[in-house]
Amino acid sequence: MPRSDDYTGPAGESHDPSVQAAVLLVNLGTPEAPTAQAVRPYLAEFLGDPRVIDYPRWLWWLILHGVILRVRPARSAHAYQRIWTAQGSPLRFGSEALATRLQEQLSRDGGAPVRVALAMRYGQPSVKHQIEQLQREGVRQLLVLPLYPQYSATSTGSVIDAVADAMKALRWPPELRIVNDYHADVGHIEALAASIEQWWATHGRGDRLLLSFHGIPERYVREGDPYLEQCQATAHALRQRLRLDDSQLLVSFQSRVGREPWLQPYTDATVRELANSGVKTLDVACPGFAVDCLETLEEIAMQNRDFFKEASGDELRYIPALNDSPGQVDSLARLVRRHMAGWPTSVDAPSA
Ligand SMILES: C=CC1=C(C)c2cc3[nH]c(cc4nc(cc5[nH]c(cc1n2)c(C)c5CCC(=O)O)C(CCC(=O)O)=C4C)c(C)c3C=C
Ligand SMILES: [Fe+2]
Ligand SMILES: [Fe+2]
Repeated sequence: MPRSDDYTGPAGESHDPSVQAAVLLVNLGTPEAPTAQAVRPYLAEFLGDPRVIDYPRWLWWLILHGVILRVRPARSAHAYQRIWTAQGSPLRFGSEALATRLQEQLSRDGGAPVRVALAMRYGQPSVKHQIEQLQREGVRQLLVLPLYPQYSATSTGSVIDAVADAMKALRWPPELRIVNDYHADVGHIEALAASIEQWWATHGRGDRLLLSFHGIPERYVREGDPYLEQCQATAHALRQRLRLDDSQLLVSFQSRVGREPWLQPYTDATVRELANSGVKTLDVACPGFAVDCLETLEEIAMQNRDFFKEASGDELRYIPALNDSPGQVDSLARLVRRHMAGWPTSVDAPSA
């Protein structure tokens, strides 16, 4: 039986040793099972990351292990049970499907050969495991593509830390490039806009379109994190492309944890306010998530749908993430090719 931490690329095919370039997709990670027992180590690793929560280590360790990890795993496991499928966690199988499709696209686009692998920042397969595996397979040029369109130190920054740690352990590290963000990439904006338009063509347009991004503490933005600016830039580009104004396309931030103020307006409060102000049909998209996961399928499509109805809205309709759609695969393949431009390959090497 293949284990999830054995996953290096699509379908476990044997790798061509002449392929020297690889792209490593990195997503957040997800528990191995929707149980408190499996969620606990996942949350311990995630919430123990100083990029995610930057409180003094000893103080945070006491709070995390003394309080949070006693309570939250059971609550989170319950949420995961609502979205778990026969294929497992949506974040995992959605990311694997995207990696498979991206490999297929890069193998037929006429460019230099490139291998696609997938890692998870927390849990398995780890960034370190996958970089070591690619190294064993002879990869000498590595492009890391965190599956976060907007840069935040809490997400992309943390992937960069994990890559740096993995590189430190190698005697002969590969050449390295890391995509910082693709929040305003033309192909990405076009893929998002086309998916929203296609969704409207099937379901009709709601009264408003809400873009809900994952939140982070406000303080991180004050201290220099460009995340808010990049979320706003994505929203601005979508407004222009969809020909909407800022009363028709709104932005909010979800998934707040802890007591500090996070980026506002909060999604749950916004959804309730819109229902109270007479909005009957609300469309919600989450352009910060490359693939569907707990935060979209449970928090938006279930929890916030209930909040909207309780506040006398008729219907909150969640527009799915791009996942492994041709639009996302095509835009990421083009992004990969641009970031890999100029790298020597066995194909470019002089024959003499
Ligand atoms: C407590 C601090 C957190 C910060 C800061 C944070 C930033 C952040 N997260 C994502 C993407 C995802 N987060 C997901 C789940 C999740 N996030 C936090 C906390 C913070 N995130 C927790 C505790 C959890 C786990 C679930 C829970 O207990 O509520 C997920 C989904 C994972 C899945 O398995 O489906 C994603 C994806 C981004 C992009 C981000 C910063 C911009
Ligand atoms: Fe998160
Ligand atoms: Fe959440």
